[in-house]
Amino acid sequence: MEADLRLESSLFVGNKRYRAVLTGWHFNWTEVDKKNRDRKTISVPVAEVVGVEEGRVEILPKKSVESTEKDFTVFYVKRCSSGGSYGLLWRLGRTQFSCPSRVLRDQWTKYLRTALKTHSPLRPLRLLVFINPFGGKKRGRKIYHSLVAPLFELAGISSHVIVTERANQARDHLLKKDVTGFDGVVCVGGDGMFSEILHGLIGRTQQEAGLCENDTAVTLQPCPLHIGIIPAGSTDCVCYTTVGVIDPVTSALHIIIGDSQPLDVCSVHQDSAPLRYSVSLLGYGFYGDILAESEKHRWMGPLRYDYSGTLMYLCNRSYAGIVQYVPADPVLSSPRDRTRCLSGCSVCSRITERLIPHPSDSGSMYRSHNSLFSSDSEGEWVTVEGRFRCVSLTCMSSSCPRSPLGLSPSAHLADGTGDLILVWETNPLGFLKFLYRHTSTQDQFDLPFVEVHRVKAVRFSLPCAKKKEGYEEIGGLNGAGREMANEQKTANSFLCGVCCSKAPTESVWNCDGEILPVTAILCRIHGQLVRLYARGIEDGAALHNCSEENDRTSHVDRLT
Ligand SMILES: Nc1ncnc2c1ncn2[C@@H]1O[C@H](COP(=O)(O)OP(=O)(O)OP(=O)(O)O)[C@@H](O)[C@H]1O
Repeated sequence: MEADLRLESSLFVGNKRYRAVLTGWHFNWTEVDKKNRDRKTISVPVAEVVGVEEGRVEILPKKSVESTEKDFTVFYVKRCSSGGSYGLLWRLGRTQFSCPSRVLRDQWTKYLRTALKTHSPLRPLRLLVFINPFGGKKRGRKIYHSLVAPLFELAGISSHVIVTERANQARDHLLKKDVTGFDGVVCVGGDGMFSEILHGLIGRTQQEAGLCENDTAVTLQPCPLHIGIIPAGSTDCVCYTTVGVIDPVTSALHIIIGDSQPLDVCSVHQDSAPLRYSVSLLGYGFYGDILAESEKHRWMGPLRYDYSGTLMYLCNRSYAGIVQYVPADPVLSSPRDRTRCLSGCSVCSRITERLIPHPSDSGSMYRSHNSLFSSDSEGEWVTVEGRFRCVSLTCMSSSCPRSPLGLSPSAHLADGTGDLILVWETNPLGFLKFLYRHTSTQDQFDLPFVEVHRVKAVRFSLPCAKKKEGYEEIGGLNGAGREMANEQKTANSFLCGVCCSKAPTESVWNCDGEILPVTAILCRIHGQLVRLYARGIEDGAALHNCSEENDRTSHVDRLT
């Protein structure tokens, strides 16, 4: 019955008359001129209405309320071009309506609020918020209190805020404390803070389900609580890849309207070391070395990544390794099909249907995952070995402002697969070309020393000493690195003196910004294990109402 909710009347905005219509799903207002002709219409999906207030109300940059009898104010999502970024900025649109009578005003506010409840079932009412006061430029607290909290208040969301006092406090809280009554968890910080929340929530969910996370054959339970990310770190890659912009107001609005974006997660199993989870980058070689080097220069702040990146590039190291992987179904998608995983992605939606576990469904992805780790499935594993400049695995495109298309531009957020990128030993110029292509639209995989595979699981181990020597002779047993091996050696010995007298024989794994304590690992991708308050990157074509009334957005821009 409520889906048929409909109200129509004349309303005024300033001194202009409008015909306003609320159907179940949309709230439209059309300017009517003196001759009763319809002029332009503004249409807002009810699901994107942020709040409805009696009187003439302003929220940002400061709350002000003028209590009037016949007015009401509607706040809603308004899209704007983000300039440089791939996605769209969301801003708080605001329109103040005047009614001919108080009765009509009360009817409008009542109908709009009822429509909101009916059409946005996933809107959070209670949130647990963790703020890292030291993330990025140390502006987490200010960002939350000046830009996010007023929006949550307007939307009627109550939040319990914890400003962290130490690393891993948020993770431990989620693992040990009662979180009953919360609809979601919000982190105000960077990728490291997100990773804490991810570990805490996945761990808690498995504990509650009585499952052993370390068992590689176990199908992990998806987390019931959503995660919201308010970007306030020095690296906000997960936010950028799932929203398309790094902007606290945009992220807050996605949380408020209860957007829901499933996300694949990679579990990283290491003998004798704790289980880790990764969503954005699991990298051995170049990316591991950068992280290890940058840890020595934390005093430099975010600049340490540039410094360490340059140094590690100059060192031109490569490492021997054995990589094994289980390929994903190539019919569904490929890392080189030049598609982009955007909001409403059809590849991810197809997988969503297959991921819903049905006890009788022999074709479900859960079932096929389990079979991966039984002894009779060894035949599915493909093995490559040799010397690699880097080995990377990512569950998403892992884009960021510097690399708007990311590590793997056609990777999907929620298709139950990851992209394995193998960069064989090569000369410094070749590797520079590979790195440079991440900043442009050129295909970084179209190089003779690069391979990319869409996979469901990966194993990595070190070869025995004798095999390693063999790789040194020929530059790798597989791939295109061989012919470059001799010229390579000269370059290596010249450049490595920049940072160390002798190149190390092993690198480390960079697991979403954390160094893993071991090199031999087994990784498995879990389809749609968590859900974010996001909707994936919106196509720029969705920009429909941003040229309207941009007046209210300028002060928000200044604050962000
Ligand atoms: N109060 C705290 N004191 C010290 N460290 C903290 C605190 N709260 C969280 N952390 C840790 O700080 C690390 C970095 O946080 P975050 O990701 O928010 O910022 P960042 O600037 O993007 O990080 P990075 O230094 O990794 O680039 C996280 O791994 C988190 O565990």
